[in-house]
Amino acid sequence: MNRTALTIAGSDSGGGAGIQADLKTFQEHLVFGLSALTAVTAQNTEGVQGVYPVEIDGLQQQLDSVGSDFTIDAVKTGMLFDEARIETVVHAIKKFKWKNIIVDPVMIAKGGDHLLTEEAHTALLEQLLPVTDVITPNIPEAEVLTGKTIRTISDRKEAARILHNAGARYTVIKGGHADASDSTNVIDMLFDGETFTFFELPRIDSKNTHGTGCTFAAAITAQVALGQTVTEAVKNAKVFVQMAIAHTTSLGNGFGPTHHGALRQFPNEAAVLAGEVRQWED
Ligand SMILES: Nc1ncnc2c1ncn2[C@@H]1O[C@H](COP(=O)(O)OP(=O)(O)O)[C@@H](O)[C@H]1O
Ligand SMILES: Cc1ncc(COP(=O)(O)O)c(N)n1
Repeated sequence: MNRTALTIAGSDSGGGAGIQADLKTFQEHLVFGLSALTAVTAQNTEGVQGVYPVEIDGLQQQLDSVGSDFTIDAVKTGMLFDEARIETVVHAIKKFKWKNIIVDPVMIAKGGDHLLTEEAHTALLEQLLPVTDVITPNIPEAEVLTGKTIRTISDRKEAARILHNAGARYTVIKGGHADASDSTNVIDMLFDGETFTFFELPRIDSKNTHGTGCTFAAAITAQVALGQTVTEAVKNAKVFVQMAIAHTTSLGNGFGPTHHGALRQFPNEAAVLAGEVRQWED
């Protein structure tokens, strides 16, 4: 295990999202996980009970500690909380010349609690996107970042173009939130500035989807750290998260976490699933 990935994100005491989801996902890929906490959340499957940002000095020191010691093969950002923390992260990315930056623009937890202040949206667009390799918004996040309503695939394409022009080399607009029109399947769309690539698998009817976005982006990060192309990374991450949703065990009383170890536990099923991903370009 000589590849490393750094997650810069919030802690989810409930263990299904945030830093915990990222580190579990890195480990499942045999990538050594490093972390810098932006905030501590008191959270479970029923919601977010409290948010405690880490002091700027504390965040900066964590980034300096890992950056000055480790070669880092890929970096993932999750909950960044506010503009000051975004600035601190962008500063470290530039200072240590980190490559392979995967940005999950976490804004609102599934229960509706804010994990990024509204004032920070501009900083995300103007400061973080120019140093971003892959951004992975869900549909509501892509709508906020682009100011466009997204209903159709052509709306998604337009949003991806806007994010590409704002600096993201690759954009993945995830389809978990797409409405009833394509509800039997979930389509994730990748844009590299020229080609749109679509990845489709059946929608799983489950309420245990807490942390799917974190898990998906962490799997992309681990795959990129291992040297996969972004297209392969997105496809493999979709299989990873599909397995994790398919094998949840309903922990907690609310929206339960996914099973990060599912692909390892059921390798034959995962191999079949990998062959079932419908992938096409446009
Ligand atoms: N019910 C579901 N069935 C299958 N895949 C899902 C489901 N919900 C989400 N996903 C997948 O999980 C990942 C996260 O999707 P999404 O729900 O859109 O983002 P977020 O968790 O950030 O809100 C994507 O790869 C998406 O395809
Ligand atoms: C600390 C933290 N970070 C991110 C999320 C988003 O989770 P999801 O992947 O379900 O959108 C969360 N609920 N908590």
